[in-house]
Amino acid sequence: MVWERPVPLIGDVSAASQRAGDPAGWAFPEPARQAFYDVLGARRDVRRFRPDPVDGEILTRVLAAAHAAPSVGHSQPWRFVLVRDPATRERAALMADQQRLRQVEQMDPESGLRLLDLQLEGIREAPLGVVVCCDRRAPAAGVLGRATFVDTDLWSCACAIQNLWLAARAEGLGVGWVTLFDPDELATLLALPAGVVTLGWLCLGWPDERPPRPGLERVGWSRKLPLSQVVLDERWPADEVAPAPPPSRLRAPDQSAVVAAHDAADRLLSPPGSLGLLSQTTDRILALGHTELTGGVLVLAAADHPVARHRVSAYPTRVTREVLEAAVAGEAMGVTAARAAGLTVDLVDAGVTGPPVPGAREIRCRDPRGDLVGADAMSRDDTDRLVEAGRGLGATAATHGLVALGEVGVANTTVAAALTCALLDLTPAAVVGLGAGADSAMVDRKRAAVSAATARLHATYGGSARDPLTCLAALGGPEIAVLTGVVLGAAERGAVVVLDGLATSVAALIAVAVEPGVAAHLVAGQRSRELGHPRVLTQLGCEPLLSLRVRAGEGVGACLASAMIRHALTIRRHTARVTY
Ligand SMILES: O=C(O)c1ccc[n+]([C@@H]2O[C@H](COP(=O)([O-])O)[C@@H](O)[C@H]2O)c1
Ligand SMILES: Cc1cc2nc[nH]c2cc1C
Repeated sequence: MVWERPVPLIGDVSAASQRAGDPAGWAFPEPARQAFYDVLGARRDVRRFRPDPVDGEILTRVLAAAHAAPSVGHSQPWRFVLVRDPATRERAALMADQQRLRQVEQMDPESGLRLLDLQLEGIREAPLGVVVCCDRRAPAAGVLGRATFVDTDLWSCACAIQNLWLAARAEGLGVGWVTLFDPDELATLLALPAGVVTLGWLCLGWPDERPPRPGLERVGWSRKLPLSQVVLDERWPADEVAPAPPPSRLRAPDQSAVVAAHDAADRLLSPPGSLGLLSQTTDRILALGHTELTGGVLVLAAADHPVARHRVSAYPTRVTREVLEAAVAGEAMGVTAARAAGLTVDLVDAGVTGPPVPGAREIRCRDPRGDLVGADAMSRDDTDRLVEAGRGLGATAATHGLVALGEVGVANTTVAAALTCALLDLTPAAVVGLGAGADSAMVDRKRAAVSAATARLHATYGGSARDPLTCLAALGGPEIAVLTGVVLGAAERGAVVVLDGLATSVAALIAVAVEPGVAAHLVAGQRSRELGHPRVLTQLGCEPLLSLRVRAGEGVGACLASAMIRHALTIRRHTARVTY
């Protein structure tokens, strides 16, 4: 069958083939482009104004241009107070004069004289004052994009000012932006409520000067920097800052592959992105070069932990051995989940109490191990060896295409919590969870152990406590060290790495700290029930595919998610394509 591409009645009507065939096809015709650059180049800060009124229609066009500005999370936080009343303008001008004199007092004499020379009569002269306000009363966390950069609402208002300024210039109007105010004083003048701030006063009117060059440049205040001085290549120049961390040895996914994956998704007989997070995940996997993932492997690493002696787990350490033995017998939950998902398993004894578990790969520490609270979990030598051994495992596992991670280790939620606190600078209360079934008293003991362990880390290592491998040796467990290596090795070979619960995600967190390029290879299989897990996933930039309150460990969540990922790739391969 040949399917016609359904063209949406709303939104973007362009087709992927159109965009691929003519990437620059969104451009305006040449005269419009030139006109735009002409306006940009001729915009000036105008200080002298004619008293003539500005026609209402022109003013509306200019204000509409301001209102067309981009805003964070589409919040449109700007408000424009139009001040025409000469008495208000006079009071504002007086406030600016007072500020000017105060600033002159702070300056060296020459700069002070230049400031006094500057023409600041615009507030009185221009027929209109536009006071641009920002309504900051919406909580930052509720605005998309503002939770992280809380001032983006102010930047949005600055964008509105720029739009207004350019539109005014195109209309032949002059704009002067005056910020010589005490912001609170200006806010009081205009009766702004608490939480609404101003970005200053725009004088707007027909200009009584037509400056060909920026005014401050003309009077020798400063000069325009050459473009080459403000455009930097890749990073800040090395001679100005401490040496940057080495660039990632991993290649980022090829940009054209990322675009091709999106384009291919657009060709499906389904609205773009209709599978939500699964669409995004398959796009990322396709960009890594995997069109199908027929095979895959669950790497399941097990170890016990001396911190268990602080009574931080509801279960005795021998359970770790029992689960690994059950895994060898093909009956542990993680192994059955792997089988159901079509994955093979690679079992690792990274330090189970007692002799090596027959049938599991032995990758163990040689030096004595500590309980985190009184001594390092592992020596640095052992840590490096386990990570390297894991790296080799990961590289081999990568040949299967998909690498799912699993772990078993009584007390390892305490270990993983300690690492999370140290790596993300979080408090134990924000991270320590119930593990395999703690009660309140046990949660208190876990918090105390994590608190003591992180305090010891800082006391022992000072500034290098931030180093991920130092943290891993001091607070980590051997199965986490092996899995850190697995993530590195698998990602270096281009595999998709599917995470399970807290401990596997912490291993990925350390791998990313060692090698940032790893991040592109990670898929969060699930959000586990463990308290600190979402924080780790957020730091990894990974949205979990499943949220089922799973806390089985052993890679169960990763296997469930792996099956779903493979379904999604199958759906993607077999769904009808549309023609253009
Ligand atoms: O995957 C998780 O986030 C997760 C959450 C709670 C418990 N676990 C499993 O339970 C064990 C650790 O729990 P605990 O209470 O002994 O620290 C370990 O074997 C994990 O596989 C795993
Ligand atoms: C029984 C049991 C099985 C597990 N599998 C992973 N962690 C586990 C913890 C317990 C207690």
